[in-house]
Amino acid sequence: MAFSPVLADPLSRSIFKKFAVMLCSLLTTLYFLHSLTDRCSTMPSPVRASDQVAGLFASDLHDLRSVRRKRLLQKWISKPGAIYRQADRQATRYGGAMFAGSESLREEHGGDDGALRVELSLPGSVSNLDILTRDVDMRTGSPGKLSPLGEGTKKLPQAIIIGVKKGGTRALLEFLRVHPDIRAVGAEPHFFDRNYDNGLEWYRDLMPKTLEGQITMEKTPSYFVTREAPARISAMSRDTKVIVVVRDPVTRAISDYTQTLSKKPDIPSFESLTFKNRTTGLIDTSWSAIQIGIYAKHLDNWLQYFPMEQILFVSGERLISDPAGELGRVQDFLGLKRIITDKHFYFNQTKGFPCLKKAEGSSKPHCLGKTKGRVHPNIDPEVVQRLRDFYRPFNMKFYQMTGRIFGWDD
Ligand SMILES: Nc1ncnc2c1ncn2[C@@H]1O[C@H](COP(=O)(O)OS(=O)(=O)O)[C@@H](OP(=O)(O)O)[C@H]1O
Repeated sequence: MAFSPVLADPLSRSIFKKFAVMLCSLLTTLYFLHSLTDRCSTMPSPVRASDQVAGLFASDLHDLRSVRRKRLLQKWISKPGAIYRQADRQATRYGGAMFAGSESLREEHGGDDGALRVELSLPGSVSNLDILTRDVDMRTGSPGKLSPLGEGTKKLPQAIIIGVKKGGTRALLEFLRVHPDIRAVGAEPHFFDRNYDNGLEWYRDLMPKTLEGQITMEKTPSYFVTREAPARISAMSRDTKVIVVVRDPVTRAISDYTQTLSKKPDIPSFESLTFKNRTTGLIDTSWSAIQIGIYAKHLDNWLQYFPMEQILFVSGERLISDPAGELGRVQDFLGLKRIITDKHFYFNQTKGFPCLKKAEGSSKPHCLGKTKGRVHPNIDPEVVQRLRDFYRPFNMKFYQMTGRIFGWDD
């Protein structure tokens, strides 16, 4: 071999040995480093975990229309802790109190049919989560705004939709949620009427997180007729802005009755419930469906605690015929930029109501659910006329107090 004479030299042999040792240790180090990198890549890191969750939502949740998946989701939501864990503790949820509170919404006085909003915040996968929340239909409302993880703080509401039951309160809240500076609880907290003993911290905890400049809102239509509500809201903050959606008290009463009838089909007819004594024609003002429509009386109670400038009256009729117009007034009242305009609405012929072209946080059109816009039973026209006569003086008083003619007696 050509090299043998060189290696035969003892000096060359020692150099060769040293070279061989160095090469060996270099190779060992390289092998060690390689194994370490490999091992690290198989270890779970926080970033990978959340990516996985985002991936899960992305791949699994785009098909949420399937009933099976909705059920699965319902299970997750009824066990908020589960989703909380799955999302590597990066999913936020409304407290258990919210869920407990929603039960009470099924009561007949509850107004809404238990709309419940679930909000999740995960970094990076807003659109997937939107699908998650938007398509959930289990007595839910539509989803809340998504904000980056942990951002903002829960605040007591600065504005509350206090009524009236069946006035169009859900439509107003859903439309307002399109505004980036409004964040709202979907379910009705019923804090100032039924849950006051739970305390303000309980109430605050129901609220979504808001960033600087965003307004926190809720709606509970029974507040308007709750004697204690104005004093209690004023005690929380004298600056609270209150909004009342009012609707012709006669159609409001029929709508209220229609809702009760849908849950208890055996109740007496509207006509018989209207009168204390049908022959004398004496109206039963103790029936809540009638009582709620005496707006002037209820407003009187609110005026003991709130100046007129802090109360906004929205016409339930105009909210249907000109939603953008009414929303413009509400945005002004809340001191917000008029972002919600007629571009946001379209009239859905099938539903017979205005709907959102794009629901908040979504690219899909959105109409209110089946419990909104029910078909009313036919009521004896004589009874309707009797009710019109009954409400007229109260309506006149109400127009006078609010400075707005709502046109119910034309
Ligand atoms: N855009 C749109 N879509 C559907 N429904 C609409 C809309 N705007 C107003 N309304 C009217 O809202 C009525 C229900 O009022 P509320 O949401 O205040 O009811 S509740 O008190 O919360 O149960 C509901 O009453 P009914 O028609 O008697 O079902 C509707 O007339």
